[in-house]
Amino acid sequence: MMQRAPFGVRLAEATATLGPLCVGIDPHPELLRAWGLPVDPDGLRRFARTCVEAFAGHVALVKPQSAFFEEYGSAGIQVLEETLAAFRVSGTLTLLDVKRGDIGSTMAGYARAYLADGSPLAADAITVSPYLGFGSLAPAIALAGQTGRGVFVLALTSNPEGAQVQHARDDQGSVAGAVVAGAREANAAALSEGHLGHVGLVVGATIGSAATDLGIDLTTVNGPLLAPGFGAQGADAAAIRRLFGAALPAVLPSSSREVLGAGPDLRDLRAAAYGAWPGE
Ligand SMILES: O=c1ccn([C@@H]2O[C@H](COP(=O)(O)O)[C@@H](O)[C@H]2O)c(=O)[nH]1
Repeated sequence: MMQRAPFGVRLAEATATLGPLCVGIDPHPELLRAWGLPVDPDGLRRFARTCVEAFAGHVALVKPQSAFFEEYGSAGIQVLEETLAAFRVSGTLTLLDVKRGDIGSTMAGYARAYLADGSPLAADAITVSPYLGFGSLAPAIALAGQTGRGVFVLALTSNPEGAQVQHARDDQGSVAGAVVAGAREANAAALSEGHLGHVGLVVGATIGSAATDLGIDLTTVNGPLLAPGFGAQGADAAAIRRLFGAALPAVLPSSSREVLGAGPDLRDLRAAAYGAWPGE
């Protein structure tokens, strides 16, 4: 197994140099058309290569959205593999947004697919879904820890429908609160070693006061907080500052369509990424 520094350490180094913005690579068919590309595997490949050229070495983290590659079948998966490999070579961190979650024994297979050294689809981190129980994610959390990779667990998602499940409560607290507690526990060892843990959370930039209303303290997670919903879904930098408060240093604002809409010119794409997050 390749010796790699823990994901939290690698992420902190990358964001200290290049800033916290995560650029989402979402090759929507409409974006391919807007870039003058055909909506087929060739157009997908040209779109993805442009993203690699534009962002590799210029942002800390990119988040390819698996759905927009999967829709082309094996040809799209091949482009996804090439894209992950190109970012890997460049040293830019990849967070594959694939939202996997299953019973533990199957989760182990997903973990090997995305988090094992040498896997064609290996990313630096993936998104995972805790709705088969936080404990079902154990194989992914364990393999990510062993290989210097990370997972981002869906806690409070940016879509309005998420509240139906995530805000549900009983006398023990809310569903989202239990997810946050699971991440905090998984990151405890990293906290004692003095670095950020490898179990991040997805907390949508659009959720307003939901975390506070549910009594959730995001400052104690000791893991990265991915904030999608920034940009095209309506949340701005002020909304992110209000929502996260003292937890802001751990936040990765994530924007896809708003940045990609500036393409296909490389300088325009980079300018959109540089300008997206105004800083502290
Ligand atoms: O709560 C979530 C979790 C994931 N996403 C993903 O992020 C991007 C958002 O794209 P934009 O174009 O910036 O709206 C997309 O891939 C989603 O699947 C999210 O939006 N919310």
